[in-house]
Amino acid sequence: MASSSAIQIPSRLPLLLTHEGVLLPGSTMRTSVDSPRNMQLVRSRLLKGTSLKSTIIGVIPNTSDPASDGDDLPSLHRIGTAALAVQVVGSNWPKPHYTLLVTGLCRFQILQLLKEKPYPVAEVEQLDRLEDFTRRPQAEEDLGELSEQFYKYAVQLVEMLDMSVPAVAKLRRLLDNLPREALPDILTSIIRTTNQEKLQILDAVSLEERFKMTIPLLVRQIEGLKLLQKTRKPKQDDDKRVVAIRPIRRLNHIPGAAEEEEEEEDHDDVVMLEKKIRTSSMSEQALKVCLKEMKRLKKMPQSMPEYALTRNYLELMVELPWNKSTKDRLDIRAARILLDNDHYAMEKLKKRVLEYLAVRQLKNNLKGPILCFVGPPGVGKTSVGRSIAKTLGREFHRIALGGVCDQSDIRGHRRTYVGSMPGRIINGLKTVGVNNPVFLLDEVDKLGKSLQGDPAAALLEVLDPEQNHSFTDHYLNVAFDLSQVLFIATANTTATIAPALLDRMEVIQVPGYTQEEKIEIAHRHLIPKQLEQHGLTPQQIQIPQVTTLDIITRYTREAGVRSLDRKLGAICRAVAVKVAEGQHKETKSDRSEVTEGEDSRDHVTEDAKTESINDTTDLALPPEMPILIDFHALKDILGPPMYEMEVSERLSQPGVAIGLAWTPLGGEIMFVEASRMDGDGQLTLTGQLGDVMKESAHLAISWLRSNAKKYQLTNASGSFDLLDNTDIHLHFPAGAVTKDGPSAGVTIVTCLASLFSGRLVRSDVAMTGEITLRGLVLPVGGIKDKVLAAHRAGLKRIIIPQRNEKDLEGIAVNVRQDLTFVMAGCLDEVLNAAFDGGFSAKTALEHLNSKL
Ligand SMILES: Nc1ncnc2c1ncn2[C@@H]1O[C@H](COP(=O)(O)OP(=O)(O)OP(=O)(O)O)[C@@H](O)[C@H]1O
Repeated sequence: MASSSAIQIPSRLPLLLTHEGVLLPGSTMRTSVDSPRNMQLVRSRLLKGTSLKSTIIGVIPNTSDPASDGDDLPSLHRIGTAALAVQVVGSNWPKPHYTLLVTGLCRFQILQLLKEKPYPVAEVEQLDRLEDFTRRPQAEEDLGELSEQFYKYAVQLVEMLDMSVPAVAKLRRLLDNLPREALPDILTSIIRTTNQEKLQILDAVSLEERFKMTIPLLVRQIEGLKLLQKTRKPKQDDDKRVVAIRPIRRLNHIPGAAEEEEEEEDHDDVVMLEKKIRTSSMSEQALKVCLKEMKRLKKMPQSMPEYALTRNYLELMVELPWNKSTKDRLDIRAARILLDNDHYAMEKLKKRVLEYLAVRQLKNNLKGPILCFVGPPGVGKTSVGRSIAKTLGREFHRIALGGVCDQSDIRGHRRTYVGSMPGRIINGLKTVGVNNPVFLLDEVDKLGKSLQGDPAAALLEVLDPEQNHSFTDHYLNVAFDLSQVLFIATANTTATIAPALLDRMEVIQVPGYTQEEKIEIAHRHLIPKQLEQHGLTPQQIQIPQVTTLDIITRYTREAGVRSLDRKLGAICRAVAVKVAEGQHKETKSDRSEVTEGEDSRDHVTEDAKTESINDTTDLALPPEMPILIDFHALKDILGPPMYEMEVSERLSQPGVAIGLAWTPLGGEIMFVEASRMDGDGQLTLTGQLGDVMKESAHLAISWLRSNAKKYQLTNASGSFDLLDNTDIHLHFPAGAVTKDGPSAGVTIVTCLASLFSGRLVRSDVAMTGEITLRGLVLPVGGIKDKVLAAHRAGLKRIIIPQRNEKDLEGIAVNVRQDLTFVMAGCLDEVLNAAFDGGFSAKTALEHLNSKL
């Protein structure tokens, strides 16, 4: 062991607060870390990737009640032990935690706490330097005597141990070679002592004091051994060591010393574990591996780092549902009812899901393509997955794949790694406890790639029915049969899903909702759910449909209903406060009724059926009067509207047109702005455009320049060469969002036509379509989502490419009824539909004349 005098610790140490015993310099302790504070410290200071960093940490005994481990830092013990973490083992059982093996280096005292979060860091002073006591000549003699006495007892204790002669000789050698000043700490942590006694030794900064305090502990241990030797009959040779130590500790009767019992308990646990392994229904291969590991475990001393690792492994193997499954309930009629009850609209998706289940029912197995629901956030993809599990009577487990960029997240770490754990699939199986759950692989489009491998490749094995009956997680290292698991995937877009993965799935598009559908979903599902979650009843709150529409149009802008749900939640919270306050007031007024004999409800007028929340008098309402959420209440709770209808305001100048864009979050309307200035024919494009979009802008300008005469378009100096002495700037808000694709072509042409003609584009029109240099309009994708976005924004006329006409069929009739569609085959038709009264040389001249 290094002498503590040779160690130099940093002046700032991260602090690990431990309830599990007291670490003394020179000794090693295993401690379990599960509080958020300590977990954070381990992750950021000790683990970097999968390797252990040799960082010195400060271990402080936490004497506060473990149950009170909250956010606030407990008062810190002033003295601690600087330590090195020798091993970190991660486990998820029974909850996520790390087991640390730490070796104490030297004492330190806390001078000042520098920060508390996410884990405490303190400025410290190193204690335990050799010079601290050798520089005290007057004490040297006493110390020499004390240390001699201490040494004598230590030798006596070692020789009394019932061990073989070479083992005793080895221990003696160790005693002789260790620096004397290290002995009190080391022996205190070996012999039977309570935590309180260890804490006193830790606090004994002076060596003299430490020797003085440890000698009685040694004597006590020696006496205990003597007593034992008198009473004990020798047993078989190989039991010697265990027998020698265990009864001694019991005889000592030291209160609070639980370690020995723990050791015994542990032994019993291992026996139980072996029994469980033998009786479990695991595969033959797994059983063989487990029995081999069990054999190793039994031979390992508990203090060995591998012990915890092997035990965790075996516990997981026993827990896994090798053969446990739920019985399927494949009843299509019930499935239809359940899907309809849980979800409004989504007809296409529900139909496909029912077909899928019907085929499974007829074939009597659930093998088949993996369904992948693709659509904007909040349209109920996850929720349909949950309903499928419910209809089948299966367990449901969601595996979030967003941001996962490490293969081992799917397939686990090899057990040789520090902190190794099984992957998410095996973890999920352990959580649900059956081998045939519905696994929802959420956000497969957001899987990443990194140096740690491609998780999509690992998923391929999981999803392939030919391979997944023998899926091998690196941590388990034996095959597990995943063929009974029903996998469903969700994604916002297919564009970023690895092609090989996409090939294994059947994509079902889930489009965004219309306003009417959202209102229905809100009133049938979201509001009742929110009321229940907030302990409210329909007698206490009333949200009319106009209010829901207001929330949809002015407080949210989304394809799904997640924000709407959140806003409804905010309303329910605000109402819950009012109702609770009202009840409080009522009980108060009830009390005053008794005392004063006056009925406070008399003050409420007879015809006051409902009241707005912003009206303070509503607090006096009887409970049966629902709080009405009207526009004013909405403003009170949610603040001023976030999205006002700004369309006409933004189109009040020439050079602005509305395009329709598709994003993974659904369709969106997009304002394209253009301005011109004196210059030398430069085109500036801003708004983070991709190459294809930039090319569309060049195409649009070229087409307009070549048709300038036809439409009587001139630049500021009256020339038909639009770029002559003129620069053009095109901007696509929002500037921070990357955009690409050819579908903005028609919008750019319209925007520039407006700029050069000086005419305003109709404020109710939005458009989408790719253009060619010859002025043709080519079809584009995402029509349904784009149309819904235009409808949400209150626009009335939509210009789409002629060849996209077929895509309109999938759009709800009520949406189509609200809109006028213009099918454009060429740019002539686009411009004619985008400007009031059409767009031609004649209209251009008329416009000019009207201005003169
Ligand atoms: N058609 C619907 N009927 C009833 N509730 C719905 C419907 N669509 C969505 N919801 C509700 O909206 C909420 C959000 O849905 P969910 O989490 O399933 O969305 P998602 O499409 O999976 O989103 P993400 O892509 O972000 O995971 C849920 O509470 C769900 O019950």
